[in-house]
Amino acid sequence: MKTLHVDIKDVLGTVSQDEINKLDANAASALDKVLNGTGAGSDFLGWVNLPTETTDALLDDIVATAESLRRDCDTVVAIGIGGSYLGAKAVIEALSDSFAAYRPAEQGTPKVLFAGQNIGEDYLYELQDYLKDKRFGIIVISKSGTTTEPAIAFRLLKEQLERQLGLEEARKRIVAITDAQRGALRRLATEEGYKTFVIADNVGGRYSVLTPVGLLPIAVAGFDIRALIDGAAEMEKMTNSADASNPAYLYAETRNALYQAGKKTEILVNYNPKLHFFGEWWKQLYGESEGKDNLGIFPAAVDNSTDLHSMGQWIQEGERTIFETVISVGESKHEKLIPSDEANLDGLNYIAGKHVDEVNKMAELGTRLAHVDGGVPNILVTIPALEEKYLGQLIYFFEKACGISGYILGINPFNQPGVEAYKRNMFALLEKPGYEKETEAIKARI
Ligand SMILES: O=P(O)(O)OC[C@H]1O[C@H](O)[C@H](O)[C@@H](O)[C@@H]1O
Repeated sequence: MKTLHVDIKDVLGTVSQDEINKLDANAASALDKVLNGTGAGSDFLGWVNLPTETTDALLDDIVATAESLRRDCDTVVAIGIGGSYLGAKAVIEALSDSFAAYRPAEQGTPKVLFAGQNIGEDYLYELQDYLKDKRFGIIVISKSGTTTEPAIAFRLLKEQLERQLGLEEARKRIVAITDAQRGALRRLATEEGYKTFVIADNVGGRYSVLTPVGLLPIAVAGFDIRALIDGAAEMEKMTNSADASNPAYLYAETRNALYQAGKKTEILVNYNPKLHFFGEWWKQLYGESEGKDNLGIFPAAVDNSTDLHSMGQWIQEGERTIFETVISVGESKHEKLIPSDEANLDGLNYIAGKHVDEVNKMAELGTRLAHVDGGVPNILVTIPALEEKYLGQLIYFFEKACGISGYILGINPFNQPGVEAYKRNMFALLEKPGYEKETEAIKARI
């Protein structure tokens, strides 16, 4: 069966199999905590059985809602930040034509744009200017329903849509995805009568891509969410045993052995530009899950071979505190052969007739070998192709491994207390009602 595969042989020059196996008991107990809810943060394990428990009725509802947005809109803006943004962005980028943004809109396939993931005044001005003459719709996503960045973007775009379409029509083109009961967005959606989907209490934002949070924008972009869920469900079943046949267990255990051996930074490496945002999604998943109690591998990402010409020097010869996890994609979607040229002035005839991807694969292999020789251990994660099913596998694989890895590390992988610090200061500086004391204190500091 074609499926995701993990290979750790290129770490064994840094940590031995015995050293990895020393973590077996710890890793088995970590997996048990994920599967049986016996660890810290166990009220956030709703994602564990999510793929196999996703009902046809929910998928039908998401597909029908997507179809209605696809019919009525030439542009759909997905508003959200963090876990309410990165999963959809990652999957849509991975599956889309690289130049889709520059092609004229096709009837029935709206452009999916994103907002609320920054507070850029120019970004929002330019987005609104672009939307002036568009038939647009909005998917507004916030688990808490109170996050400032998406709330600002939604206030602006909601007002614009109502101005362009009238109140009644605008309401039909807005879908809200939020908590079942709590939060300002839920109140607003109820008041306005928007179509809504619920983010379950027990699924944290960074684990929510396989809920309506990710699935609705992905379906609006025209991709097969059932295949995505099917792939994730396959991986759910493949990641339950406490041994190296479980790829999530193997990856989690190996990266912790590397961390203990002084490898404090993990670089997620791709050789396909469509995976750039997958790296961004992965960085939130691992960064928010593990970076606490003064512990945690720092998650970084590079896009190769592009970054071999910028970051390659550091990776090859800089401080030896890094390891890499390479995502290798088996097959390209399209064929492109390198032409032969009679004059051969560029000296490229030695690769004439080869697929571009064959050259890319040699860049990948050559780099892996060079980095291993340079003291950078490599974990290799292979997927057969950039298709919905394998992306579903990859997403679930990293989620499961993240839960296991966090428990091996000894932290709660499902909270993110540190994210509140900047919010408190921002609210104090903006003099938000209720923050009077903090405002006074922060003003005395600046
Ligand atoms: O979905 P929301 O509640 O708006 O949250 C969006 C994001 O921002 C928060 O501050 C958290 O750090 C993230 O884990 C979350 O994904």
